Amino acid sequence: MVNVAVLGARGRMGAEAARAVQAADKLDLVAELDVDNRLEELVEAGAEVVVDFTHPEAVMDNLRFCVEHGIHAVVGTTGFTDERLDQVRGWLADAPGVGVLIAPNFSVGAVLMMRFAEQAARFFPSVEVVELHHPLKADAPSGTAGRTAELISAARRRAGMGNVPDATTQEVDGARGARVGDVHVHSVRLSGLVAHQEVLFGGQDETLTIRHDSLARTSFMPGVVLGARTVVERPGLTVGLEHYLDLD
Ligand SMILES: NC(=O)C1=CN([C@@H]2O[C@H](COP(=O)(O)OP(=O)(O)OC[C@H]3O[C@@H](n4cnc5c(N)ncnc54)[C@H](O)[C@@H]3O)[C@@H](O)[C@H]2O)C=CC1
Ligand SMILES: O=C(O)C1=N[C@H](C(=O)O)C[C@H](O)C1
Repeated sequence: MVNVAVLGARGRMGAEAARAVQAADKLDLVAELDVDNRLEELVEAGAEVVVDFTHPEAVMDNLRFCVEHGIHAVVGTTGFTDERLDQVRGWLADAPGVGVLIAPNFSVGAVLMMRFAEQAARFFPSVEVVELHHPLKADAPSGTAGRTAELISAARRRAGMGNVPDATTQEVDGARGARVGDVHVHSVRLSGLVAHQEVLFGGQDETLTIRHDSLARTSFMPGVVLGARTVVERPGLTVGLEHYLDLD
């Protein structure tokens, strides 16, 4: 059995993750903590793995505490920049046995959507990403959209592609979305939605749209459970659930 604690357990994802851990074989839910709790309670509960679904402003302190106390971490919270990832690598250098998985999206379908988009990128001069989420989401663009755009940009660079075609010279602020690398990313916030994304590619007289829909937060749970079971065997920093899915 692996002792698992959930941070952000009163939130939308944390509550779902606690239920999933409780129902999973070989995982034991030992603590459900939220903003009013002390991080020391993780140690008191004997947590070996922490699942973090909190807030971009809270996650770095949580992660640092876990690494310093030899607790593996499965992190779904978004807001990770290259600088933040480097900081985590620095902490892990002093804790060589500890594993950290940071995954912008735990849904297997979303991971495949990102992989397919990365594969398609070099064949299409035009690309845009549209992500659509519930209106209670704190960050825009979503972590998934940011990661998708980075993967596409890197694939375009490797293929020696130039800028995406775009004649816009006059623009109302924000009309062309945010730019992540080469890619314009558009964020929709709409009641009734959970988490959705379209990657639109355009070439000569054809388009390709890759769309993924998370229709409920249970869609993320097989990935969270896989993460909690696997992270104890994967020391160091892993970014993206694809590395636990044996995709290649
Ligand atoms: N990687 C993935 O597959 C997914 C990631 N997310 C990300 O997870 C994060 C949380 O999303 P939701 O659950 O929708 O948000 P939420 O607002 O429903 O829940 C966040 C919870 O964290 C708690 N919290 C805040 N600071 C804390 C701290 N310092 N210590 C302990 N608890 C703290 C809040 O009180 C709240 O209960 C967001 O960054 C979101 O983008 C959401 C869905 C899927
Ligand atoms: O906040 C959410 O809901 C989600 N956040 C993650 C993200 O920012 O990519 C994953 C998923 O899109 C749901």
